[in-house]
Amino acid sequence: MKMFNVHSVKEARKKLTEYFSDYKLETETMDIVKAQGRILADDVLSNVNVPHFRRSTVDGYAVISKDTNGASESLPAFLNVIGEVHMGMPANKIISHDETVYVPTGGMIPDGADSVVMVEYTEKLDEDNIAINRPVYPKENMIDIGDDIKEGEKVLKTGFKLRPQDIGVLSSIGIEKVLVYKLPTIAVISTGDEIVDPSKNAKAGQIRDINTYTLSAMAEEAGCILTKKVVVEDEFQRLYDILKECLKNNDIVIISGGSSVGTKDITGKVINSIGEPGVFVHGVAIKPGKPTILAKVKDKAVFGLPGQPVSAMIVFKVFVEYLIKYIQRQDTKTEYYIEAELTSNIHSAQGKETYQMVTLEKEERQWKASPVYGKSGMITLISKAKGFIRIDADNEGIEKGEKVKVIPI
Ligand SMILES: Nc1nc2c(c(=O)[nH]1)N[C@H]1C(S)=C(S)[C@@H](COP(=O)(O)OP(=O)(O)OC[C@H]3O[C@@H](n4cnc5c(N)ncnc54)[C@H](O)[C@@H]3O)O[C@H]1N2
Ligand code: MOO
Repeated sequence: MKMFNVHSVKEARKKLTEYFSDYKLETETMDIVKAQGRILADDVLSNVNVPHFRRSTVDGYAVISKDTNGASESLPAFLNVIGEVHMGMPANKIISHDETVYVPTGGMIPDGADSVVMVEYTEKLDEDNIAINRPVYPKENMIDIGDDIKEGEKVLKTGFKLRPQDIGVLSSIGIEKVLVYKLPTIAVISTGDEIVDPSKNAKAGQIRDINTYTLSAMAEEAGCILTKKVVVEDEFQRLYDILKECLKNNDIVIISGGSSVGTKDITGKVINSIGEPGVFVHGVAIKPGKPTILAKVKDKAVFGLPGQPVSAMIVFKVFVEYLIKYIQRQDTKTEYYIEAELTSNIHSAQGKETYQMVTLEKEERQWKASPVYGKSGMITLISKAKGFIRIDADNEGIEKGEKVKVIPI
């Protein structure tokens, strides 16, 4: 029996981006103090140089570097001290040949000087004269105008996730507010007559809800606002009503369970009955996670994730997180991983991109990755893991001792 028209992960992601290429997530202007972790909805250009005056990076004497050529303890260069620069004040002296001015760290370097000698390498002879016992090269111990940021430079790009250091870049160029994407809104629905609330006693045949909890947590970790988290019975009208309501005020709706081909697997039918274009992928060559649904209803994204808890989490990572990044113009290509050596052979599912959970342990200087075994219906399979290894669909497996990329989860 042919179940689905299965797509590769690559094809399915391509379709996803095609269907949502024109998705317009709302934006908002935000104080930079609050913008940590938010995604820029516009490029940021600097209209100033940072620094906008030449600054010393040490406490010392601003000099013309040539005047220190060949200076040593036995043969110092003697310079005439013509003044002192104060923090926060312009340097109002101009240095000429054999002259110097004291400058504190961060102070403005006077015109004429091209470098600074650290105070440790000088000796005060009297109020007006110092000896320098080490040469400096041009621009030594200083930051030039625009060395940090140049006027007109694009400092941060659309789609960039703001970290504390980026907030510092914004403050340094006098930007107090930035345009960011509003946090995508997401609703998590889980279907199943057998699912009971964790507070309840699960009778024979029943199980406590896992998926609305794991998927809600993943949605929040991915920078979304969770608007609803609900379990519904495997009943067409109930799912229809809830999905319809969720589509009104969410960018993304997730339905876990009911995506396979059992008699009660109604997710695809419900999605298609609500609106066009409906389901555009049903079945992906991925393990775990084959019975995955990607859909669009009017302009909103609907994902049908497998009911098995591990499968649902993996499919969230591979497709939902991907779309969340994509609609915010975030980088979807860079992936952080830990390089590790595999401690035993692993086999992959023929023709499917396989996600193998692993633990990580450091032995001497080498990370070792060991497979965690279990079924996709067992939540500890992923809870015991530190990460996963992705094995391409055309690869039959990986041998013990091979170097692998472990993607943290
Ligand atoms: N004849 C076939 N049967 C199945 C196939 C197949 O290809 N042919 N695929 C299997 C795979 S793989 C998966 S994954 C599941 C996916 O099934 P559904 O997406 O339709 O999900 P359900 O049947 O509703 O649930 C599967 C499993 O997960 C449990 N579940 C559901 N929701 C929750 C929740 N909120 N918390 C914890 N556990 C949950 C549910 O009780 C089921 O045990 O289909 C296979 N079958
Ligand atoms: O694909 Mo199912 O998701 O193997 O457990």
